[in-house]
Formats: sequence, C-alpha cells, structure tokens
Amino acid sequence: MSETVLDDALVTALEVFAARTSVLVASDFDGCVSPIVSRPEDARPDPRSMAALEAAAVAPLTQAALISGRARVDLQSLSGASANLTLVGSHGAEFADGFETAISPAQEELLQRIVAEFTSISDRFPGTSVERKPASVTLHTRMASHENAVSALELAQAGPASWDGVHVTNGKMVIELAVIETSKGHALDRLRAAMGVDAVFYIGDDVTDEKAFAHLRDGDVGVKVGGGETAAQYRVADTDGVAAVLETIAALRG
Ligand SMILES: O=P(O)(O)OC[C@H]1O[C@H](O[C@H]2O[C@H](CO)[C@@H](O)[C@H](O)[C@H]2O)[C@H](O)[C@@H](O)[C@@H]1O
Repeated sequence: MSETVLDDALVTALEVFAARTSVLVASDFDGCVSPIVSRPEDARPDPRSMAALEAAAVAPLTQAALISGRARVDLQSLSGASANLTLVGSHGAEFADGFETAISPAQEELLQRIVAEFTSISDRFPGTSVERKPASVTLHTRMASHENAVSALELAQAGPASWDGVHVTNGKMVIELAVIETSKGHALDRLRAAMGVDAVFYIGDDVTDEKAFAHLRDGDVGVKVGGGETAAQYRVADTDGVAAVLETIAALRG
C-alpha cells in the first residue's frame, strides 16, 4: 500500500463509491497513471497504478478503463494493459471497434495538411516534435526552449488551429488539432450505458479530463490530479496520489 495519505473526505467518498453494487473505475493515462516525461514515447505507467487497475478489473461487478488522448494502439502498447481493461483512445473517440463515425476522406486530407504545417513549424523550432494520431496531430514543445515553444505555439494558433473543421485542445506543453470532436465525457456516458454500472469513478489531470468530470453524476466520484481549476470534487497532488487512490478502490472492491 502507498505511503501517500489521502484526505479523509476523499477516503470516505471512495468507501461510499465502493459500496455500490456495480462500478466503473476509469482513469486518464499521461500525467495520471503515467508520470509526465519529456518525450511522449518514453512514457511508462506507474506499476502500482496499473496493478490496482488490473485488480479492480477482475473484482466482482467491477469494470476498469483507461481513457486517454493517445492513439488507442499507443495506449495499448505503452500501458501494457491486459484484455480485462477497456481502452479508449483519441480523447474518448476511439474504441476497440474504431471511431463512432469514420474519418471521411476530406477529414483525412485536412489531417495531412495539419501534419505538413506542424512538421514545417517543428523543423523551424528545435526541441519541438509532431505526434500523428488517427484523428488528430499534436505539436509537442516540452523539449524546446521557452522562446521556441512560444513561437511554435503562436504559429500553430494563427495557422492550422484557425482552419475550418479543426478542433483545438491546448494541453500540457502541447497544442493538439483534431478533425473530429472528441469528448472523454461522451466516452464515459457510452461505457456507463454499455456496462450498466451504478456508479463511475474518474481520475485525470489535464484539460480534456474536465469533459469527463462534467459528465459525472450524483454518486460518482471525480478526482483531479495536481493544481488548476477543475469540476472534480476531490484532488490528489501527483501520480503517487493516483496510485494510492486506485489501490484503495481495488482493496475495497476486492
Ligand atoms: O489523455 P492523456 O492520457 O493524459 O493524454 C494526453 C496527451 O498525453 C501525451 O502528452 C503528454 O504527456 C507526454 C508524456 O509524459 C508529455 O511529454 C507531453 O508534454 C504531455 O502533453 C501524449 O503525447 C498526447 O498525445 C496526449 O494527447
């Protein structure tokens, strides 16, 4: 068990949640189960958090899910999750059976234009990089100098982010442009209905996780990781706090 001490109010909320008959335990990946690292491809999950999610997934009347901004295939390989976990990629839009609405040829063409523009921006500003995903493109600036990061993000905002049909997300040291609308909240609604659970737990750290918190209902529990405004009722400081929360739920449900 973790040495992180959770707030009494959070522990009580977890106990009440875990006492419901059937539950879904869902988590964000980067910055939550997986500590933030400089290069996206180097991200690795905290073994304690993954073990707790895997334990929850096989507990009675308990489902567990990772809902991430990553491409689903990358989420699968980086997390090493077993088939017991439900994986949703592309900020809630990409399920095991693909996207709810297929990416159209026009959207694919738009995606290629964004890739080309981001690549051209990235070539001009050392330390930035481009991550291509099935329905979006991310310009990363974490490895760039402050000046290069600011300039690259300004060019992205003034350029492709302003194009018709482009959906903009400003994440942690990234700007992400999608050719479809995505919502982790919508993903939670879909999982809740498909799994028929009585209550949902969700934990996350970034802007797209706010859409998930906004879809929580009475009896659900939302936990924000780190600082910043949030619609979540509870908070933990860091990924150790995430592991402590997930271990608590797994122990209560097991
Ligand atoms: O929804 P998430 O699972 O939190 O995914 C959000 C984005 O996470 C990744 O970027 C972030 O994590 C990287 C690795 O720690 C870090 O280098 C980067 O600065 C962060 O923004 C991922 O690369 C993106 O595709 C996700 O959208």
